[in-house]
Amino acid sequence: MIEFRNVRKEFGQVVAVKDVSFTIDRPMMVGVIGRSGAGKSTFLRIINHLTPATAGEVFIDGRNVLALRGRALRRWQRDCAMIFQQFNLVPRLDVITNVMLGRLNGHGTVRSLFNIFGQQDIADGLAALERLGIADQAMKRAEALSGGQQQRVAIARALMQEPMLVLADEPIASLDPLNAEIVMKALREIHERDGKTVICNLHTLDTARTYCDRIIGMREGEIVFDGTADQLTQGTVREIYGADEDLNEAATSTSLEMTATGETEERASAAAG
Ligand SMILES: Nc1ncnc2c1ncn2[C@@H]1O[C@H](COP(=O)(O)OP(=O)(O)OP(=O)(O)O)[C@@H](O)[C@H]1O
Repeated sequence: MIEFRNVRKEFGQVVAVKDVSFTIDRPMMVGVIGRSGAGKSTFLRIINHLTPATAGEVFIDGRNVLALRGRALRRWQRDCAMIFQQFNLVPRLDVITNVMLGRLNGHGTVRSLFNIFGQQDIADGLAALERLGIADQAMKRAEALSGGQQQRVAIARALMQEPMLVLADEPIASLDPLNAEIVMKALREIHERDGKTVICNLHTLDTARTYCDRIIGMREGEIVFDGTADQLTQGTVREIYGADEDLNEAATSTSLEMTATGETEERASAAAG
């Protein structure tokens, strides 16, 4: 159970997130959609303290995680894995070491300093890569992999944290449609197989429709839609994106089917943003 209560972030005069409140009462995959600048990234980053909130509370199993400090905060940051648009791997390190870095927070400082991983860490790291279908890449440098493979490594690293919650900030924004599909299926599987809640910021509407149980639409820092894909009508889509009458949903798509109509990925993301 996660409860967001009046979560707010101000950057000077700009109110990026305006008193956002909602509850997630069971594990689910939540998609947060909205135009560029709607406050999606800021909202997600508040949850794991990458961006400090100006006000508000996030209760997880009855504990306000925004109030955590010191060791309790570090533990929370380990419990709350984050997937980034740009993968955030260490490019020159090999894939398996990158994956095992997900365990660092769980070890004492001395072990972390010397980068010492046990046999169990290595076995778990390989199992995570196997699950993502890229165990054969384990010994390559991360920088030698394609974008889609790198994002899968980042997901394997997140799995190594054994997180309670997975946050994904535009995880497919840098990927081609085929890799986008692989990555979204991997995130969906983390929800379905491991029973985790995944909160995922997405530029593309059809991705949210396909993979998410619940969609939160943000506009100018506020929630203007909260419902299922079926409830997301053309009218609500216009309200979220502030688009005019002839908004074409395909224009915010990166799916294989929709882009097959001739929409290039660049045009699609530009339209969404
Ligand atoms: N570090 C910062 N300093 C000042 N203003 C910021 C900062 N980060 C975000 N903002 C502002 O807060 C608002 C929300 O930005 P945010 O990045 O959260 O939106 P977003 O919906 O994630 O957009 P995008 O899809 O482009 O990532 C914007 O007006 C942005 O300019």
